[in-house]
Formats: sequence, structure tokens, C-alpha cells
Amino acid sequence: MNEKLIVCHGLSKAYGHKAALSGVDLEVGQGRIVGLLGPNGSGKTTLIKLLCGLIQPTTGGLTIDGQAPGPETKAMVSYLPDRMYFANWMRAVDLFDLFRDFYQNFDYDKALAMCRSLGVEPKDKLKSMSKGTKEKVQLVLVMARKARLYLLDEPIAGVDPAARDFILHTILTNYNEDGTVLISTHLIADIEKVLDEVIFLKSGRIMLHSTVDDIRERQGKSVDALFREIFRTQPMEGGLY
Ligand SMILES: Nc1ncnc2c1ncn2[C@@H]1O[C@H](COP(=O)(O)OP(=O)(O)OP(=O)(O)O)[C@@H](O)[C@H]1O
Repeated sequence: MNEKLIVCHGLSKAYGHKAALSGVDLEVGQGRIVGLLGPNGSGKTTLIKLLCGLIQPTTGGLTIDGQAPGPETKAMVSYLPDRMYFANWMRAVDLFDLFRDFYQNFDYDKALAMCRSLGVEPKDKLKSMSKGTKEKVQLVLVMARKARLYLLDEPIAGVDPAARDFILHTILTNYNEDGTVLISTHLIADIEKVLDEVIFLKSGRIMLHSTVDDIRERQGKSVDALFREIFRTQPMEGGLY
């Protein structure tokens, strides 16, 4: 078992002539909860897809627990994509059956218990569920696996603010604590209290990788405040009209 769960070296990805990620060097340890933060188009989804092995680097490489992406790493990575990919006629329990067949590390009882505490009726069809409830089902599927690495691409974006804390708490008290969680999100203020570390991405490059404690102690501000300061966009001269 490698102490460094994720290692990226000179990782770059271009789509045609467009560089989405450039020369990313990164190490993330085990049992960490890491926020992957950056403005739209900064490369967050691209990095997550590379870690999943869904796309290939243009140059450079990465390993997960010492192994290049492949069947072994896919078995230890649990991935929440940024869009729903399940058929609407399915019920949550149908998805749990599917995941039990697909993944040895899927804990069916844990999935049902998480549904209960999140107020999701597992026998309801997805098409009868609200957007936020469908997101909860997706999260349950992903977090009920006993994975080494959880990659969450913009979870809980559709969940109302009052429910977000409860969901985060439910997830973090249920997941495999030795696992590392990488969360891409724009909801920094909601999530930063559960994060150990943050990575700021800008135009495909890492501009900051720090522990949250360091930001609070050394900079004397919240991650949300630091993010807004660094990525503040200037208003257009003369306004929009
Ligand atoms: N399939 C693709 N083909 C061409 N360009 C792409 C493709 N996917 C992403 N890009 C480009 O790569 C860059 C990084 O995109 P990416 O989706 O990784 O950003 P992101 O940080 O996840 O953005 P957001 O916060 O808006 O979800 C963007 O400029 C985007 O337009």
C-alpha cells in the first residue's frame, strides 16, 4: 500500500489545440478529504476523468496507489460524474442491484441505511424524484462502495442549502475512513468545513495546494474568502450595457 494514493507528474491534457491541463504535479495521501476548486473551465473535470481512466493524458502520467489507470485502479475508485447517467424508469433499488453485481465492494445494507437517513424512498422511480433527490441517490451509490478513492464531480449542486450540511455529515460518517475523497465544487463555503486540503486550479495549472488549517492560520481567512480574492473578476469598464 502506497502512502501517496494519487501521484501526478507533468500531467497534461489537450483537446485538439486547447490545453485543458498543463504540467500538473500533485501528490495526495490516504484518508484525506480534498477540495478541487477553480473557476469554470479551469480543468477540474478533466483532472477527475484522467484519474478515473476515462480519458488519456496527452503527456505526463499518474498513478493511483502506485498503479497506472486500468482495471485495478477502476476497482478501487468510486466516481460521481457531473451528470446523471441512469435511465429514468429505474428505481434506486434497481441501481443498488446493478452496483452489487458490478462492484464487489458495494455495501447494499449501507446504501439502504444512507437512503433512510437522507429521506430517500429506495423503491421510488428516478423519474418521480426531484433533481436533488436523484443527486442523493447518486451519492449513496458512490459512497456505499468501500473504495480507496472517491472522486466527486460537483455533488450536491442541486440540493437545497439546508440539506447540504446534513448530506455532507451523512456521507462523511458513512464512508470508508481510510479512503481519500476528492470533491470538485463551486460551493466552497458549504463544503470547506469538512475539507483537510484544497487544490486551486487556474487555466489548467495548480496555483495552490494547501491544508485548510494552513490557510486559516497563516492567511487568517476562510478558503471561500481566499478563493474569491484570488479569482475575483474585474467588472467591465462602463458596465455591461
Ligand atoms: N471534450 C472536450 N472537447 C474540447 N474541449 C474540452 C472538452 N472537455 C473540456 N474541454 C475544455 O477544457 C477546459 C477544461 O474543462 P473542464 O470541464 O475540465 O473544466 P472545469 O474546471 O471542470 O469547469 P466547470 O467548473 O465549468 O465544470 C475548458 O476550456 C473546456 O472548454
